[in-house]
Amino acid sequence: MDADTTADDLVADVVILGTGPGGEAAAGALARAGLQVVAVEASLVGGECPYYGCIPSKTLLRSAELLADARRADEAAGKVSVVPDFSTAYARVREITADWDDSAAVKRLQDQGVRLVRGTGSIIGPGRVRVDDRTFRAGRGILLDVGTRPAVPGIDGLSDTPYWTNRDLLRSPDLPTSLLVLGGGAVGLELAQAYARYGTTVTVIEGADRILAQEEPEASALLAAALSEDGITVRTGSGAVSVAHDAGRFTVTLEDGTALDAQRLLVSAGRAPNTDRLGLDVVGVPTQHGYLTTDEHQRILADGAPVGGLWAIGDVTGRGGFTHVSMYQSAIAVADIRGQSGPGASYRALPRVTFTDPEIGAVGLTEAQARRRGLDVRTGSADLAASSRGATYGPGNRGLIKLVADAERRVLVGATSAGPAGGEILGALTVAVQAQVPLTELVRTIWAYPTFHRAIGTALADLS
Ligand SMILES: Cc1cc2nc3c(=O)[nH]c(=O)nc-3n(C[C@H](O)[C@H](O)[C@H](O)COP(=O)(O)OP(=O)(O)OC[C@H]3O[C@@H](n4cnc5c(N)ncnc54)[C@H](O)[C@@H]3O)c2cc1C
Ligand SMILES: NC(=O)c1ccc[n+]([C@@H]2O[C@H](COP(=O)([O-])OP(=O)(O)OC[C@H]3O[C@@H](n4cnc5c(N)ncnc54)[C@H](O)[C@@H]3O)[C@@H](O)[C@H]2O)c1
Repeated sequence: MDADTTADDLVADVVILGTGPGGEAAAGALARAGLQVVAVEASLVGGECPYYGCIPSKTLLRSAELLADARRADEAAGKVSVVPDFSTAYARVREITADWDDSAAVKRLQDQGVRLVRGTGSIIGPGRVRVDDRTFRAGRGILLDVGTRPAVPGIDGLSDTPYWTNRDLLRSPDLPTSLLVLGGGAVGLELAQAYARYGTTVTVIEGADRILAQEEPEASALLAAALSEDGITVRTGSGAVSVAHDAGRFTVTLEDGTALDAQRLLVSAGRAPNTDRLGLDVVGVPTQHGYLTTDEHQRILADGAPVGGLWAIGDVTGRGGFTHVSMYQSAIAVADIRGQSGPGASYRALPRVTFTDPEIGAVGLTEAQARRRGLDVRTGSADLAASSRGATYGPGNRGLIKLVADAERRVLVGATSAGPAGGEILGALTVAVQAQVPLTELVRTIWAYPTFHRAIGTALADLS
């Protein structure tokens, strides 16, 4: 026992705070490797993704997409009568989240030898964690995967209203007649489209001058047109400044003075990292707007140097709020904690997909980001609707491929794949960006006919 350890400390090799997707995977991997692992979870094992994020939202979106396809059938197949039933979609959400019950995930962890501790953990000294009245001593160190919670902007009046976040919406069995969506990022747009297709009157409020503002403007425009066809009103360029709730209705006032009114309000205005009550100051770890800085092996840095015995993964590392980032970093952290050498993290080909219809997939740099880096940028694009597959596909064929190349190195540095299965087509482009496949090789690649991904060939031709 060292000087910092008290007789009451429960000893482990690794203590994991937060079992988001990466934390859960790391706990299992480290335990299977023979380490004593304590995993501390304040809510549900698995984190936001399986219960309030990716999984229920994609389930809801798939139901809504089936409705949209059935409605489009008129144009290409024959009359189809569509009777939307939200309770059918909601039943699928309940099933896939196991009614927000994590028993299966808990059993999975315990079967691998992980000790799960329910509660909110905080760091009380180097290698030491407190959860309620218990203290744990981590011999090798502490892995943080504490994730984020919905950010609630400081808009006048908002905090006094019964607004929804993604968590409330995805647990609601009732479909509102009308919904205001505050924030036109991935959360807001996906949920807006799902509800609109079930019949809710939806208005999206986005303060920036376009929705999905981090992605290519062409992708934002494509999606805005599709959402408009779904009957969604998209208001951009004027943020919300005040919110009121009276007689069961929300009124949101925008910067330009417009007042919007609906039965429900979804706040989807970004995320806040759960690092504020972690005790990071006790071990001298600074945050930047709540996010942690790590090196390429997920070791937490303070003043540019690893703190020692502290790793972080997932949304709190600020490398992109995606489950695949959490999982990717998890494997890297596990290797480092085990003392194994291995490749560090690389974000050259970070993919992201917004699962609206059309799906907006993107990887690497946008054109604007590449230009800001001073690259010699060339772009090429192709219209999916104008492709042979687009012509045969008919209704719902809108989409595009946009490529961003570094003309000096003659490789792709970024790409967008929007359209039907845009996220699936993105796979080929992700490999091209990650492996830095020379443009000469991409140009001589045979793309199957008539596929949507064949439009990559068209966009490559457009590059030159
Ligand atoms: C509506 C929605 C849809 C999404 N869709 C997608 C998608 O399609 N694809 C995708 O890649 N990503 C998606 N995301 C993002 C994705 O959910 C996150 O990136 C993912 O969950 C990874 O998060 P994480 O590992 O940082 O941990 P999280 O999932 O945030 O989990 C962190 C866990 O830590 C726990 N915790 C926090 N503090 C403590 C503490 N002090 N002690 C103990 N436990 C603590 C929390 O209770 C939580 O369970 C979506 C998000 C939302 C909101
Ligand atoms: N398919 C996916 O992979 C997926 C799906 C959902 C969420 N996520 C992740 O979850 C995280 C959160 O997503 P999000 O959509 O909540 O955040 P976001 O940051 O992507 O978008 C929030 C939007 O709200 C706008 N906004 C903020 N305050 C506003 C105001 N007062 N008035 C009007 N607009 C305002 C911002 O301009 C921004 O465009 C992201 O990291 C995202 O990557 C991923």
